[in-house]
Amino acid sequence: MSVPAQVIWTGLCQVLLVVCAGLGAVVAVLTARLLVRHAWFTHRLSCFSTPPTHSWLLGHMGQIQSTEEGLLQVDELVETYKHSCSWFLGPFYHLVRLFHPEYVKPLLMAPAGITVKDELVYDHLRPWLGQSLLLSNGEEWSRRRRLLTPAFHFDILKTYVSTFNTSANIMHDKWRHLVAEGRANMEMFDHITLMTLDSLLKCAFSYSSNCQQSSSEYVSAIMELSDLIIDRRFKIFHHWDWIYWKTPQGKRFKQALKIVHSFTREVVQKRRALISQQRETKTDFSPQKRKDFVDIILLTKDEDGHGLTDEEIQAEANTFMFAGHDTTASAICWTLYNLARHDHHQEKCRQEVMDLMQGREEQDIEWEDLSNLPFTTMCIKESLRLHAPVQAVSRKYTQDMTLPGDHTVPKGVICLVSIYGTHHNSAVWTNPHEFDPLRFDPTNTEGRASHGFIPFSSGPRNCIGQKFALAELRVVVALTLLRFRLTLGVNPAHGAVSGVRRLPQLVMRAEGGLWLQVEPLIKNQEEELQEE
Ligand code: HEM
Repeated sequence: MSVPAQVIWTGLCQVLLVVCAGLGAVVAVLTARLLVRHAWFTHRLSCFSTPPTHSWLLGHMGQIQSTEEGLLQVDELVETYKHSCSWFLGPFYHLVRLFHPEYVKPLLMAPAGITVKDELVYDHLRPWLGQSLLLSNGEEWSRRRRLLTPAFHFDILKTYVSTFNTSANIMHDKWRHLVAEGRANMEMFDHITLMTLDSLLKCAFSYSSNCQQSSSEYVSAIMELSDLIIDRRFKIFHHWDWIYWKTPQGKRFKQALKIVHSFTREVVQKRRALISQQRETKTDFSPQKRKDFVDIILLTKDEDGHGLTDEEIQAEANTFMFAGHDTTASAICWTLYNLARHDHHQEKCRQEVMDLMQGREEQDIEWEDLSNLPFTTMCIKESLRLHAPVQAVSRKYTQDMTLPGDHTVPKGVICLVSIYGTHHNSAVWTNPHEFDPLRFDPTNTEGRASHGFIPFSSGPRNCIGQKFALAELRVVVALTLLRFRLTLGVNPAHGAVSGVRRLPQLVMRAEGGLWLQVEPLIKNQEEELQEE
């Protein structure tokens, strides 16, 4: 006997009603929980001043801008609130923004065991970097940091200096050719990012990509990933994986990931196989080969005799490539820009380098030279202050954190430590927006707040690569000034020398690029030979 259609229809409607009521109840419970949580955090954060919001619910959503105006907004916050303020992005994220050394210090110096890298800033890096040093927490982080620290020992860094020289030489040759073709106006980030990638690939994997001379699939994939991470950060709906992986950007991300991951996997596996073979046959196939980063971490062992697995090594190698190339490139670009703007400082640095190199046949900067470039180093530090490559780091804590002036950051709240804000705080720096390398003259640093200058962050989770970066910076800046005079260039999009608009992305960049005019100081050998 067949059931009448009306009965089926009524039954379906009832089921639908129950499902809708169930869903409605779940949404209501979740919304109520979100609002209670919002009210709780708003109450707990009332000890911090809150800048005006769009609405009680949306808060400061949409107010953080990754532009010149965004940086001017931070300047305003620093001027108005002096040390910190609270901020919230809808009922979802509650933040404390900090920009004074005394407030930043207890947070950055807190034990790693209670410090957590938050999801808002770092989660999108996970598919690329995995559970690596940059992203891990607690015991796992401690073990990795212990195992990786030897890779940045002075004895190892020393051996990288010749690579920095070689990579800079390749770039300078390119510049000479471009000048000879009448293209002396150059965009610095294009050139310098390729150069830092070139040298990092040689130091990490002993891999000569030739990426400065011809295109490299791996290098293009790294650049693509960096761009896509930024794009994702500013599209709120792309924060959910299930949406992101279906978008064209998500698909491009996956494609680039495949290239980058298979490259590192292959390097690590081949190197591991070589080491096993050497052990078995008790031979060293390449006794002359300098140890690169992968060699060192393949051999490193903790106190129990355990090393890192292949997967862990790949994650660390990917992290070094990510954390090391853009940051160092940004620091070099802005140092050259600041010296182009201040010719007398540029001349003084050049004189210092020329004095150092006097009477030498080879134009190489050696490891021992690095400590004999005091004024150049002061200019580099001042540039790291004025144009810090990383503008902020962000943390959460597993317990309430006490700050000066009876301020408490409740556990679980995101702390956005503004490196940019701290470096531009007039409570620490006189005329903070001026480029004045003499601030870093040892006679002027006495009495300065210990956490006023934090380009590499500070405390247990500071930058493991800072000595590597400072060595590369000094080599590249010194060689560049020895060979070229730099003046402000013309952004072709504007057609005249005009003010640079800063672009705070993953690292500090410039809108439309950073253009400098490059003038060779000595004739290159080719020209000399032709003249003879
Ligand atoms: C001028 C260049 C550089 C700057 C300004 C810089 C800045 C920073 C900052 C601010 C942090 C803290 C990030 C955070 O807490 O979220 C950091 C961490 C880190 N940096 Fe750098 N960095 C530079 C170069 C490098 C280089 C060359 C490498 C590697 C070759 C590197 C590897 C790392 C790693 C692995 C971490 C995570 C450390 C940890 O959590 O234990 N960095 N860097």
